[in-house]
Amino acid sequence: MSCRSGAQIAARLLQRGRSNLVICTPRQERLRWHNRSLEQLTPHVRRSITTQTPKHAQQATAFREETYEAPISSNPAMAFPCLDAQEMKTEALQKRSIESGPEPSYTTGAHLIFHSNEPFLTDWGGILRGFDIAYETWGSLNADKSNAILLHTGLSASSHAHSTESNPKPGWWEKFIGPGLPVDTDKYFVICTNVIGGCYGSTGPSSADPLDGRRYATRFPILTMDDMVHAQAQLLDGLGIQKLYASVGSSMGGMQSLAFGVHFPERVGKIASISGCARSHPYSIAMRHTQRQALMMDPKWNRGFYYDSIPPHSGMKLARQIATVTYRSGPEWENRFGRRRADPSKQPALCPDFLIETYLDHAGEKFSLEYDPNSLLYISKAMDMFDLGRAHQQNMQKRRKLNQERLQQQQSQPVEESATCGLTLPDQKYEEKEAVMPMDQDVSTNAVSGPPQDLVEGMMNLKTHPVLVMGVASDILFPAWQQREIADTVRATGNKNVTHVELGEDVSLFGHDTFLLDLKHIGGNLGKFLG
Ligand SMILES: CC(=O)SCCNC(=O)CCNC(=O)[C@H](O)C(C)(C)COP(=O)(O)OP(=O)(O)OC[C@H]1O[C@@H](n2cnc3c(N)ncnc32)[C@H](O)[C@@H]1OP(=O)(O)O
Ligand SMILES: N[C@@H](CCO)C(=O)O
Repeated sequence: MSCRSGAQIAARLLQRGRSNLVICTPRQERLRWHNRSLEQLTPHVRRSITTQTPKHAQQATAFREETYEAPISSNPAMAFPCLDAQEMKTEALQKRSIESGPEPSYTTGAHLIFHSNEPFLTDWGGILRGFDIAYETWGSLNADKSNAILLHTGLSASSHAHSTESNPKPGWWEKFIGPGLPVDTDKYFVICTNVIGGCYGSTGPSSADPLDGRRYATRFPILTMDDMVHAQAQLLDGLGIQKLYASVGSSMGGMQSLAFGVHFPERVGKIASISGCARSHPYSIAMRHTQRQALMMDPKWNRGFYYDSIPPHSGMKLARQIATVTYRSGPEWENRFGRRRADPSKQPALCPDFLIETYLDHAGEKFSLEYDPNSLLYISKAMDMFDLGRAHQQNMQKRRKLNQERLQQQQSQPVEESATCGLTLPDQKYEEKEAVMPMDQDVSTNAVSGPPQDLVEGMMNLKTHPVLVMGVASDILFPAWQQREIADTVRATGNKNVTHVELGEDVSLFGHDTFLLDLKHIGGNLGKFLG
């Protein structure tokens, strides 16, 4: 086996069109054996061979020719354009890392910033030494500041719910907000924030830790939904708004909308939760877990410290594909794509082939560099931990109090040594338990009928607010039964002013994302409720 220069091998390959090759990559341990025609090599390798610029020659190091003939295979090796595309994207990002800095910038900067210098204690014992909340507003605040609506976002949204003068790009609820529209800016002053932990201008894992100026990455503390609404309450203080006309949110925003009412009942008039829940259930936790795992298993994630390198775009793409499966519905796809393939004239492929596969691939690809992977992990985890039950709330109140005391004693030191995650899997094999218990053990359930007593007690603060609960029958992530659970629970507190709307499959097959797409029904019912 003799080693030759890249140029010599390239010449031979081009002459013969086929060769048995061993390619020595810069890392010798990644020695790979190929028996392919030049056309079958991945674009990356092909380019390395055929484009002998000094840079490529350096990257490829050397190509060595095998001395023996390889066995002839029964069938040709398959092509994997989907993997080639990932490799090429990594390569392009690597170039960008060197030439124009690493991470993509997630924010346009066209938002307002509320800054707090006060230390912010997170529920699970972390600390932020000050924080920013990015927000945007539409409409005008009236003289007595009584017409404000706080709009809470889903997981991945920015504060850009509607276009503004400084950012004319359409927002994620462009058609829902405006003069005479369901969220009527002739009447209301609408505020939308990027949640704390996000990457669109609010303090999150991609922000710099003021202590050392380096990005927090996974030194960012675990967050909860309550942390997010507590930060929002500080923004309202900053704007001089004592009481909201309404708190409105969809998906994760629905969780926040309810949490805001539970924690600050005196600071809100009406509460609307669309496709939200009162606590996360195991199926939705499972779906988010798999997304987080897919992302964390991408070696580029590097335990969260990828900001000086390239983001884990393949893990993000995979995570978003799984997420998209939970955001829409099978019946929608049946109508839209059926069993059609992108190109039925071709052999079936292991890369995306059916239209539903190319659709998911596209959704994943589009998102893979749009959002900070660490923000996704933290916010998705906060959704998992969401629970408005009384036992959970009491536990968190105790924690908050302890953290506060620790902070006062130690003055701005990190409040809890165990705030870094040390959770390990137990050694013993899991034994199936008979009774199913929520996360907090001292929960009394009312198994006979009606909503769980623990939830009713936890949501008692909502007993006098007008509440709108809206859900969608085709939603598999925040299913219709969870919407009924919220409505039944709030009614069980004694509240006589609960409106529950369920959009059946005859109305929407868009699943969970209906709240982004169905202006007529989602918007219509919301507009009626807001008045
Ligand atoms: C409060 C919040 O949570 S806000 C967060 C909102 N933002 C997001 O969720 C961002 C991601 N966006 C989305 O998920 C969606 O675009 C939505 C929900 C906003 C809108 O959904 P829809 O209008 O139904 O778009 P849809 O899901 O059909 O996607 C259309 C795209 O898929 C492409 N597409 C459709 N079918 C296929 C297919 N078979 N193969 C490949 N691509 C396909 C279209 O060409 C289009 O591409 P483009 O977006 O690059 O123009
Ligand atoms: N498509 C929405 C759904 C979750 O709210 C998002 O990405 O945020």
